[in-house]
Amino acid sequence: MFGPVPCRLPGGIKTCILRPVACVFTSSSRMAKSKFEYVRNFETDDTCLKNCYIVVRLDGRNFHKFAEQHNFMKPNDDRALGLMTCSARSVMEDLDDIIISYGQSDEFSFVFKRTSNWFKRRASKLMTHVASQFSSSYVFYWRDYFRDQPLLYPPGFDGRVVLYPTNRNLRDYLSWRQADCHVNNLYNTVFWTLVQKGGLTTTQAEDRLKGTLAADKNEILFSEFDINYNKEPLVHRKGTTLIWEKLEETVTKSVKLPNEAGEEVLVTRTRRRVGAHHCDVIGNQFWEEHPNILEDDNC
Ligand SMILES: Nc1nc2c(ncn2[C@@H]2O[C@H](COP(=O)(O)OP(=O)(O)OP(=O)(O)O)[C@@H](O)[C@H]2O)c(=O)[nH]1
Ligand SMILES: [Mg+2]
Ligand SMILES: [Mg+2]
Repeated sequence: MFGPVPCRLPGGIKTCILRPVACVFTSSSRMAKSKFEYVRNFETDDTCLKNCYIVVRLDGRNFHKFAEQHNFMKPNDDRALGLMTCSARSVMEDLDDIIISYGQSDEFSFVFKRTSNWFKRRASKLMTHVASQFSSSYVFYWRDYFRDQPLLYPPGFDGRVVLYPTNRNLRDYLSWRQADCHVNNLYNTVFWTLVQKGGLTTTQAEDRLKGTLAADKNEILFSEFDINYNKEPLVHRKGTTLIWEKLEETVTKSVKLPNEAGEEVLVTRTRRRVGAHHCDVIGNQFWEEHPNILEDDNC
């Protein structure tokens, strides 16, 4: 910015030269800024407690209706589950410090490592980044999974942040979500088998299942429909666990030293990629096979 500055030349001739006057505006805008800046103090501090695992759980908004309107298969739609996993993979690949995530139905939980300092551990930043990356991926990759089914309206996902201070707490959290997956999937499998194969109405199927235990549901499936629940697809019974895996990759590289002919050499490099598992995470086996996911409780 320049402003006219009058000055007198020899011989009494008046003229103007241009001098920078930006400083005038800067100081007034600085005053204005300081006058308004107090509003910043209205922001609440939502820094997550140190040393805790930070879990962000997303859940589809009103997916009961969304599934109906987009003709999801009952009880499980593999296109929908695939799209959820693809969106979660995009979250893990694009955001830092997520060590494991677990999903089933219309939900996904993302676990940030306990030493993470991403976005200074601010809960709202972490949650909104996860939710927006997930939602936009869900829409972006929709066509890859639902080829003939148009997306009729933009889906939404709610999010929450929960902190877990110990490895036991975190494992119990993941176990809780997987137990939820099992309970719902067993119920839904029997319910829709009674309707689709047994010819019951939804009300009749609901009445039939009232007060039944897991063993009763398994028995209905086995004795009436010849279905062994334990042989149903693992992705439906156990949900999806995403973790980072190391991949050894051998590639050919041309190397050329000065004044020498080029040479082809084999180079082995380690790449990280997100691997999907449909296994039990409640018992010890998974954690013994992947000892690097959890950090030491005593650090
Ligand atoms: N048919 C079908 N429905 C599914 C599938 N996955 C999720 N859903 C639907 O999504 C719902 C998810 O349940 P909730 O998250 O508890 O309920 P919601 O309707 O999303 O409601 P809010 O989460 O409270 O907004 C299920 O009850 C199903 O109706 C699927 O693979 N097939
Ligand atoms: Mg939901
Ligand atoms: Mg849900």
